[in-house]
Amino acid sequence: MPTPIAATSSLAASSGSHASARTTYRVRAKDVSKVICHRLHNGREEYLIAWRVAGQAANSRDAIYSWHCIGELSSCLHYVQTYIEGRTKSKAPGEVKRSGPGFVALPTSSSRSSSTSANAISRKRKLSQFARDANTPSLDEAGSDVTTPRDSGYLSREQSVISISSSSSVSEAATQAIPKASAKTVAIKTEDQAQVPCVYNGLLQKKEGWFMTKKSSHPAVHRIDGRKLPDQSMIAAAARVPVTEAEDAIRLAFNRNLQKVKRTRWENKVDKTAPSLDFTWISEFVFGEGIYRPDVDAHEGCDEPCKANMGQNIGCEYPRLCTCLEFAAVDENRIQLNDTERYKQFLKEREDDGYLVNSEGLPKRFPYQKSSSPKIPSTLQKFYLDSRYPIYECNLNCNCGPICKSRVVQKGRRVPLVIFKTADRGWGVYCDEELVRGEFIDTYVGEVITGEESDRRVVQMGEAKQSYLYALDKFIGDSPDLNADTCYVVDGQYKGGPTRFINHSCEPNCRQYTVSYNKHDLKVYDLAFFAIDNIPAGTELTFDYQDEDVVEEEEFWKTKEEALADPDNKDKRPCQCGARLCRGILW
Ligand SMILES: C[S@@+](CC[C@H](N)C(=O)[O-])C[C@H]1O[C@@H](n2cnc3c(N)ncnc32)[C@H](O)[C@@H]1O
Repeated sequence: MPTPIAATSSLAASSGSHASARTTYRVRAKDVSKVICHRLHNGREEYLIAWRVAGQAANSRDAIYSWHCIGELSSCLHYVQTYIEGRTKSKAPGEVKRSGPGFVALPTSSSRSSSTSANAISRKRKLSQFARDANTPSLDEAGSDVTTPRDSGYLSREQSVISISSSSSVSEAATQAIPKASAKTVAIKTEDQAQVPCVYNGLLQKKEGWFMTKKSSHPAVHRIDGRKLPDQSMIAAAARVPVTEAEDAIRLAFNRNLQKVKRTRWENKVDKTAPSLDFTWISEFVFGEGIYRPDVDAHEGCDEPCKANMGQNIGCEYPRLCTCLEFAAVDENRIQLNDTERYKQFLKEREDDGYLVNSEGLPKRFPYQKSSSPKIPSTLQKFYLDSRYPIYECNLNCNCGPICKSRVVQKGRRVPLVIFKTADRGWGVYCDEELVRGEFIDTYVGEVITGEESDRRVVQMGEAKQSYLYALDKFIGDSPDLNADTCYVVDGQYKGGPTRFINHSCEPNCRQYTVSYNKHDLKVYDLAFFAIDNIPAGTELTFDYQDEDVVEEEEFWKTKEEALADPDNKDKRPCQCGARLCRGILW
């Protein structure tokens, strides 16, 4: 049974100690719909939350609202963060207009069907005045397990430094309601009539450390028309109140979450913000509903002659014989040189079979080579770096041992990454150590979802969603069942790793490659970032979201001019990569 909040506390007890007693209770994230406004109360920041009520919008007339200090919101700080970001955005001058439909998946994407962003979440605020529902029915429902309006809110606290009620009808309306109420609430009137009401349209309850609400039409319950929140006086007052306590708490919370991610730190030399708290750090794919993937035990490994201690005692060694190299890139130079007929036949077969061409007995290229630095286990071969050919690594069922040179990405990230705030493109990533060309950095992880679900998310979230979506479409064309609609998509926006923060550059220093451990699974593979240049420590890591090839400079300028002159590109998002050969358009 929920317990009332200090239902019998006296004013003296409630003005100070009551407030601190309340802070041991928190609001559950799942109960919050959104943060509406903030204010300074007793020298502390407080945030007005709209409670989530099934089937009722946050801005509906009877939604329940209550003010809370940051301690009480520690489980739902991401709502506070969204509110603060919304304020900053609405203040920012010359904001880039983002509009237009479309799904532009990141590298290796195919053209999924376009979808409109008409339903993108609206942050538009209602600016009308408070209005009290004068027809509040007089029901006595302040039972023993719920609080009276006084107890349920912060009515017991001292007058707010910026009193939103002073310029609104709420305080007046609330006190008008009180004479109709019970003796207990009448007594409250004399103590609190100058107070700002803190819970609207309902009552707060507490249970096992959490606050809960209960709808109420009790006449002493403060009423507010949620459709008119926040009103102009609230907005004006909030504009003068800092959000320092919230920002400190958000940064601490982000720090806490990031501690779970090895070799990763973050810094912000630009402002006081932290990356979104509405984010779950994961280290491997999370498979969504309707996604089926063979178990690792079912992966086909390599057979004889591969074994743990062959060749230089490091595993797979024989480019002609190792079956793990079945679909690896053929060493065309060597066949062309030694057997022109076989080479011709191979070219023809490849045209028909793509990456799955039968290359049995032909010399292959190992994806990795020993690096010149003792610190780096191995680097990606130039052929793979330049060609984007899929990389097949050995798996659990291969005969070779763990130090086989065909095991790099599967061992995970080795390099330390820093998430940092850029001046103009949100958060970015750099590496604390120097990277060498061909060095593996990390994979892109996220939720693996169906194409249908991905389209739904783009419609729901708007166009910016696209930059977090990767279509796993590398092998489209290699199987009759695999097409733009059936391939899966990785969504890294709310679940992911540090690479989700890597920004785009038209002259990038990294690139994403396909890495597979199960050569027969064309639908799920790793998206691995490798350095394509030597990258000094502290340099921002970037990749080309369109994964375009480098073109001659003359052609580049011509194409750019045409693209910028094209009216279809008028509303496209401008690229701010700052590269000399910037294409000017992000998507
Ligand atoms: C995958 S996220 C990268 C991380 C992002 N900066 C953040 O703070 O979450 C892609 C988003 O970053 C921004 N971005 C990345 N590269 C950019 C560029 N070259 N110019 C402008 N915005 C860029 C865009 O807002 C884009 O939607």
